[in-house]
Amino acid sequence: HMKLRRNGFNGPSPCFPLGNTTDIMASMTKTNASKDGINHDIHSRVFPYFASWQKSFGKVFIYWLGTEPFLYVADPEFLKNVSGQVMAKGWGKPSVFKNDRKPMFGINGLVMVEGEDWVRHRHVITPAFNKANLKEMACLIVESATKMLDGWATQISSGNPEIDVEREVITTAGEVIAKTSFGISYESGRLVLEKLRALQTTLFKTNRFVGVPFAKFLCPNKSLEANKLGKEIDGLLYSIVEARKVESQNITKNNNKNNDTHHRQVHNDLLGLLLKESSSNGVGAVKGGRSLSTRELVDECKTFFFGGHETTALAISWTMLLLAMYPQWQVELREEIKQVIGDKEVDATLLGGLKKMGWVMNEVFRLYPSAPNVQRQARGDIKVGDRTIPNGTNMWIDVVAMHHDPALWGEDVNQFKPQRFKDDILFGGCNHKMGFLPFGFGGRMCVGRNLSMMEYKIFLTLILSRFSFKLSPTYNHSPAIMLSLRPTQGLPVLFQPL
Ligand code: HEM
Repeated sequence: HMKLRRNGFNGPSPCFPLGNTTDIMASMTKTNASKDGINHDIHSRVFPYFASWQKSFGKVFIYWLGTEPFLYVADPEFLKNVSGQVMAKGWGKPSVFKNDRKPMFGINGLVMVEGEDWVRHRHVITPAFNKANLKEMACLIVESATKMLDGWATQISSGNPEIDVEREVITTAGEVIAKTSFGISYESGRLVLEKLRALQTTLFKTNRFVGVPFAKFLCPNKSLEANKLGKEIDGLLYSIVEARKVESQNITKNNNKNNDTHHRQVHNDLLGLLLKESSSNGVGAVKGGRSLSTRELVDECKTFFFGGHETTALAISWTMLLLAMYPQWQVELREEIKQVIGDKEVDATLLGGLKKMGWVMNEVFRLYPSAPNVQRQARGDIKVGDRTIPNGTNMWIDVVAMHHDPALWGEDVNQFKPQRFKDDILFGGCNHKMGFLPFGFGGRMCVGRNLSMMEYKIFLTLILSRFSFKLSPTYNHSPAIMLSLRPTQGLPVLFQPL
């Protein structure tokens, strides 16, 4: 604590052993669902404690989760200076979150792993998202999304035009990740996804005591439930992995038989690459590295099952909210789809031509970033100018704050204006290159971003080609953080076939 103060980092005074956790909880109970219509100025709603500390301490300060110090960062210039000092493999991920989220991500999945292990995992996984694979994934995405929309059409024609878009899209995106990364049917992945969702609710809906010593004794039922769900998920994943091993042996045996009972599968999909790597003669490992152990394999599967669908589904869902509110953008995008895609089948190459859809996507990522923060932990002292961030300090980068900062974007920061990306597709006119971080930064930037952008464009193209839509009067604007940024009361939308 003193070391941080000596280095000029201020912040709210912590109390032992809760740190600032009580302040955080108190400020959360004060924010009720707003009744003043839909406001995109969401920072003070989703992070009321950070908004209020910013007023006293600025855009860089220290706060405490229990006995763990966190360096809060909402200043892109400061972030640039820090990240310039540390290589991707030199960063840690906060140990307190690793423990807390272990049932969900494991500690060996790509999101959490560090150092040389991270280099090795990233190296194995990156080829799963190469161009050829993305092309095959596109077909599977079109298949799943079309099935979802056929269901919507049936429901609408039976006289019920209201659909909870968030629930529907999350389910379908779950199906997509099951097929594209694991080569399995939705049914085989369904239990994993349901249990992950239950786990997310268990971990993030109740009061949280992350970083508080002996916290698991404060909420013993929650810890028990989380561990139980975590074990069940591990068990399901072991059996998926085993089944896939057997399947690939059978395929090799029956190589010459035409077996059309097998579902379509991406060549060298994620699980295939992981399995190759986990076999004793794994190739492609970093020199001197060992192959992936079964434990690592299961953690990696967990990471992808969860990380691979929810964020993308939320980006699509928030877009549906904004397009429902601003129907002129539905018209613009539909026009563009007509010109770029026309009657052709949607495929990966054509999607690049959807420029306006790209602006809309970025503008939604800006206002409602599905990943609302990025985290790091210092694994050594980091010198920034004449200050030192001591080894072990956690960093919490407040993406929502930067995306809503008028100093970076101008006074219209809280308005939905996709055209700000027209002449500056990467940064939308933000006056700092690290002020727009929907996928994180540096070498640890999201490995699935090309898949997610492709999936986004396919879903929207198919939806906009079949329906126009408006917001249901029952919609309650209540964005909140449950690990990701979610519309916590669902997203009911009224559809009309075109
Ligand atoms: C809209 C969709 C998505 C968003 C907003 C998103 C966001 C992020 C963010 C913010 C990070 C952390 C980056 C950092 O620490 O600097 C991340 C990392 C990661 N994401 Fe995504 N993601 C999305 C889709 C996906 C998909 C579809 C997959 C997999 C199929 C995926 C897998 C991962 C993995 C494995 C990491 C860890 C990368 C590493 O540390 O090397 N994400 N993502």
